[in-house]
Amino acid sequence: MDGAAHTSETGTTTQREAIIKVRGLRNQFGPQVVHDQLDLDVWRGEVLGIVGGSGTGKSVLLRTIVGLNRPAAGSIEVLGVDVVNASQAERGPVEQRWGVAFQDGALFSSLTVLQNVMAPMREHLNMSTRLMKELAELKISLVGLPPLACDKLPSELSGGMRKRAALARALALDPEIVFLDEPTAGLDPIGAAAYDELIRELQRALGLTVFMVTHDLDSLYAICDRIAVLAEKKVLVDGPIEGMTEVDHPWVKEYFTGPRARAAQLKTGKGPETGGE
Ligand SMILES: Nc1ncnc2c1ncn2[C@@H]1O[C@H](COP(=O)(O)OP(=O)(O)OP(=O)(O)O)[C@@H](O)[C@H]1O
Repeated sequence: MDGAAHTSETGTTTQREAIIKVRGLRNQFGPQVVHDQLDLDVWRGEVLGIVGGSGTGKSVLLRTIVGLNRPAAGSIEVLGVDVVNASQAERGPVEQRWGVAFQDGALFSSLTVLQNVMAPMREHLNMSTRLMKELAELKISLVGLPPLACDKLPSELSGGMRKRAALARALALDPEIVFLDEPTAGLDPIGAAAYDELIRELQRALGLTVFMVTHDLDSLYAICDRIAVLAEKKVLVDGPIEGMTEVDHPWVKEYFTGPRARAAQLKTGKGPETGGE
């Protein structure tokens, strides 16, 4: 296991396993350098929140890790596999060990929810349609959708239901890592809080590692174990959210000490003015 010793607040020392290791990452589109010398570790079992100003490259980072964007330089190791240089044959097995839910769901519009969730199973698993259907129904119920959602097209669902359907599809192959791009964007506060709770429950029940790009301060305070802030083309700082108010950087200060952050701190009891957890 490739990891690092980690001492918790209770003084227990455990070995953390870096399930994703990004080193010296560079992403560039024409003259625009989005990432330069970006390093990041993601620890097994954590919910990591990726934040940063608009255009700092949060989505590009996610897309690069899952292989939808080829970096200009640097290395990315996921579950021990060098995913940048691996052949398609080498990538296949590791790709089955993660799931991705994009902001708009990115569901196949002409397929029902059930067919959408079955799609990755058809691609990667060699099992009967009946068994795949049963498994897909299980995932759909796991994300809190009613059975009648199975036969609906994405266009027949509410935004919140579409996000849950996308999550069910991301969970189709029992992944170890789930990548979420702005999972609560566009949801009302009650729907967003329910979605956060769902992620937390699934992460605990299934032992998932969650890599979540978000702007939602409530989500960050409610469910993230750790935050990584993108600024200056790299991960400027990472750590528990409670420490973010101490970071001496204009964007980080404004974001984590502004009125919305204070409201989120009060809700969760985390933060300097609430005396922490
Ligand atoms: N395929 C692409 N071609 C050219 N430029 C791109 C491409 N993808 C992303 N970019 C640029 O890279 C920068 C980072 O984009 P990205 O979507 O990762 O930002 P973000 O941090 O997720 O922003 P937001 O919070 O607004 O969603 C932007 O300036 C964007 O225009």
